[in-house]
Amino acid sequence: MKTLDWNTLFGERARRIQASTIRELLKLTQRPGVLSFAGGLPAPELFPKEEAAAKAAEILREKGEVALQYGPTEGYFPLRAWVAGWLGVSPEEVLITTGSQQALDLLGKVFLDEASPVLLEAPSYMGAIQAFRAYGPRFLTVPAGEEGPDLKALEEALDQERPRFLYLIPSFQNPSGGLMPLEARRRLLEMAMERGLVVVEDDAYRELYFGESRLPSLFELAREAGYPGVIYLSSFSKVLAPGLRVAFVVARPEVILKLTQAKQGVDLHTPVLNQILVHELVKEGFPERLERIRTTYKAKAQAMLEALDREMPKEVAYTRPKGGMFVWMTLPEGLSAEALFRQALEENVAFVPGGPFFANGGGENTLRLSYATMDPERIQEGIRRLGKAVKGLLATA
Ligand SMILES: Cc1ncc(COP(=O)(O)O)c(CN[C@@H](CCCC(=O)O)C(=O)O)c1O
Repeated sequence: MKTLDWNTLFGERARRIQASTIRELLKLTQRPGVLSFAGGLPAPELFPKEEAAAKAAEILREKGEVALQYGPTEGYFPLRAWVAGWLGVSPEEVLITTGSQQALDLLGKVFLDEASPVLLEAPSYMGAIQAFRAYGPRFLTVPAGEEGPDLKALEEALDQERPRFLYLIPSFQNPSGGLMPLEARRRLLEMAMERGLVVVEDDAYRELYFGESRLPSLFELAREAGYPGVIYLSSFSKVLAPGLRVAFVVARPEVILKLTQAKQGVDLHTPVLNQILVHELVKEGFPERLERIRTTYKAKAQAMLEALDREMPKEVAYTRPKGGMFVWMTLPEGLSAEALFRQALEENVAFVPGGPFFANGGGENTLRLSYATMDPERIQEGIRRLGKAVKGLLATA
């Protein structure tokens, strides 16, 4: 009987499909005793467990025929209508997706061909790089920092090439924590409008601001300017529960129609029970819930920054986030975050090395720390352990 070599049997696209570093690291960090800053896993103490248990039972009892049956690809209409009301758009401009991660894949499927140029920041969310990479695009990157993308580098890139779309995370960027100031948002939109470019705005962390209020999204600014080219993504993962896998895309009806057609071929629809449950959980008391979440993450961020200020040697630089879930750390040039990862695991602490956040390589001396999951005490202990590993690495440099 002939033996099968699956690598020769997989299609060409399969060769571009690589593992997610975060997902692979999360397996490693399940080891007992490891304090993990790796995954952007929302604080479990914020999950509405009791309320969800009661609501799910009620939904199954009273709407079981709907909740357990196939549903519309566009999504459970009352939830679409709720999202539309929340964002000030019409339900026809809303598609419910199985996480924003699915929306990223659908955008790649719909907009990208082999070698299509697509522009994103360096660093940027590795889940987007992973989703887009499967479609064989050519990544164009512009440096990104605490105030978002370098607009001069962006303008130069746009003068050279016309990307199928720009993928940006203007508020509390993953992994850099960057927050694009209002002026920069306006300037970026002008560049996109002048050129008729599509902008994909991933606003996963829109509600996780530590200041008085959130900045207007690119989507809102574009709508004010009458520009239809911004496709807006956000999710219930960071403000309710990521395990429910419910998120949404907001865009012009023509775009929603095409994304819906693509979604039909992927999963038919997002689980109906989960959509109804999300709708039941957000239709009352959502603003108060968001306030509690902001207070929780602000305290966690504060705990991490206090510990970093105490434990880290001066050679190490790190951001001071104004929201979101991440601190972005830069080791001295020439030091390897992968080497630090191995040393840190010996101290029973984990994080995500920064390399995979750079679509075209680089960032070997960077790393991402998520403060979302652990309580302040374990955050402080984890940073103490990390500080020990950093000093060990510096001593051997
Ligand atoms: C900018 C941005 N866009 C989309 C997502 C995915 O959100 P969904 O849960 O799919 O709605 C995320 C979630 N990122 C987390 C989650 C990944 C966790 C995991 O792979 O288990 C992280 O970077 O750690 C994100 O940061």
